[in-house]
Amino acid sequence: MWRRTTWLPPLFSSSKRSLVSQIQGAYGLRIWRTMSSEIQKPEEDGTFPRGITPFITFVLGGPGSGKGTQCARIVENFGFTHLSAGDLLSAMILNTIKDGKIVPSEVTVKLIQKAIESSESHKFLIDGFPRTEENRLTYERIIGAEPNIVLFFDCPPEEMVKRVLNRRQGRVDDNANTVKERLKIFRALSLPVVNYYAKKGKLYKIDGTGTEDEIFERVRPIFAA
Ligand SMILES: Nc1ncnc2c1ncn2[C@@H]1O[C@H](COP(=O)(O)OP(=O)(O)OP(=O)(O)O)[C@@H](O)[C@H]1O
Ligand SMILES: O=c1ccn([C@@H]2O[C@H](COP(=O)(O)O)[C@@H](O)[C@H]2O)c(=O)[nH]1
Ligand SMILES: [Mg+2]
Repeated sequence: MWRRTTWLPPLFSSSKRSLVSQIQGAYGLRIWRTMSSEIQKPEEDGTFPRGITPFITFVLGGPGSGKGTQCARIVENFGFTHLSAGDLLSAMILNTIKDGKIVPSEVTVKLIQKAIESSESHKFLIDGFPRTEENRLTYERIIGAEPNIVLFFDCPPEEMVKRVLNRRQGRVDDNANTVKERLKIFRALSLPVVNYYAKKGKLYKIDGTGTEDEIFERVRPIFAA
């Protein structure tokens, strides 16, 4: 089982700049390179067709750890655009989701890429992705960039199971069997991704226990800095 801690400061080894200036730098100084409306591949440095390098936050955590709930707060308070990988996929791959399995990386990355390209926004929360090292590598290969930061909601499994089984939003994967499978996959395949970003100094590990308000007060300083 993974260790639960309270709020940990990020390990921003690569930069001492504030998050606000990183967000501004991510898209403020770019010029439009094309006026074409065609979908094009991002350039090697992660620049998207509109000539903008978006500010990307990956939001990770086990099933029911509160990713979607906290993303809604971040959107409300800091104007991000929320892209839930699970929601983007759910219409397409219902059977895979019903079994708690992971959809092929190229499918997910291309959906995310399309959603970013067709948005006017410059800063995105990508909720529930990457789920595996292979997801992560595929994103890097196709998008040509890493996320700016990564949030990880750390929550004990028994609490996650309780929340999922109480969710009652009609999700096909909110049942005892699928949640067991999702937790297994999360431990085996998703935690290595969390550890990768911790080593890179990009990870903000947030204690995902307590009330929604208490958790958001741990999130707020990350974006308000
Ligand atoms: N701090 C909290 N305390 C109690 N319940 C919570 C808390 N945060 C969220 N919930 C509830 O728990 C359920 C799961 O939360 P949420 O959908 O945000 O999790 P998630 O990480 O996005 O899960 P999934 O990976 O399954 O999409 C929801 O019903 C939500 O209202
Ligand atoms: O990158 C991803 C994200 C999600 N999935 C599938 O969707 C469900 C639900 O995702 P949530 O983020 O928990 O809403 C997940 O269990 C996977 O089956 C995926 O394959 N790849
Ligand atoms: Mg969710």
